[in-house]
Amino acid sequence: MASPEARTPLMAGNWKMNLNHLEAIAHVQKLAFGLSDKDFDAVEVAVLPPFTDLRSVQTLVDGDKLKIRYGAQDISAHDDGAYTGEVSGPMLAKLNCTYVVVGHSERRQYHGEAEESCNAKVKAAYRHGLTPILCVGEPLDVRKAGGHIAHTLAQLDGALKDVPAEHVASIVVAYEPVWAIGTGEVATPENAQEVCAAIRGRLAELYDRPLSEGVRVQYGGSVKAGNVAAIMAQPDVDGALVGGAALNAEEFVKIVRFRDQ
Ligand SMILES: O=C(CO)COP(=O)(O)O
Repeated sequence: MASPEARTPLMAGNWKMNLNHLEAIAHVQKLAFGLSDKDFDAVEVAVLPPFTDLRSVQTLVDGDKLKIRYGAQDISAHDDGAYTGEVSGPMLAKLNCTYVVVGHSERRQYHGEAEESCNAKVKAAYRHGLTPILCVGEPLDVRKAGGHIAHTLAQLDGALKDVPAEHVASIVVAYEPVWAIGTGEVATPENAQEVCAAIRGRLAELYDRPLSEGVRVQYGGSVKAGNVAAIMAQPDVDGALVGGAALNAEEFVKIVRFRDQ
């Protein structure tokens, strides 16, 4: 059975709608300059830029043989066709993306994405060899009413409906409580651990324990260099999905080096 030590931490920077393709190149160059082989041995590092940056990031990563991985912030549920404005799995796969975010709370909030759409997007990602970073997490009113675990697990169940174990074995689940996103209000390490452990427990119920022990569960929501170490010290937290703090290369390097903070 995979132990927590066997799960390589994943530090992923979700840039949201920030940094154009020229800024993206400068930013990834700074990350590459700031990080060493030792960092990449200990931690997997990924950036999740806007779609328009991906080709530039790919060219830089390939050309300089960087160990930084990259991915997209969304994926169409469809593989091609008349879906104006969408970007397909085959397009992302062609750009050698490793990851794709599915079900970020901002997509749920502003684009009405719910379980069915997240489920279709998870399946679309796997059809094309992309690893979903599936985001789940409760809004403030649900947390205040004590329903955070039920809410988060229902999102997990919905997104994984009919997704086979061979796929889910590689998924990344990001617990991102909505009240902690971009608010500066970080969940306590205990809050993060409680829900990340519940997610792992549900994966064991839906699939099996060895699978659940191998899946990486990230925490996201106001992560910065100053709070990342305490969150990463929790046994069921295997990385962070970082928004605002990932836009500053020096800060993100420090987050990757959470063991030194
Ligand atoms: O939404 C997030 C990452 O996906 C978190 O954003 P912040 O780190 O800015 O709170």
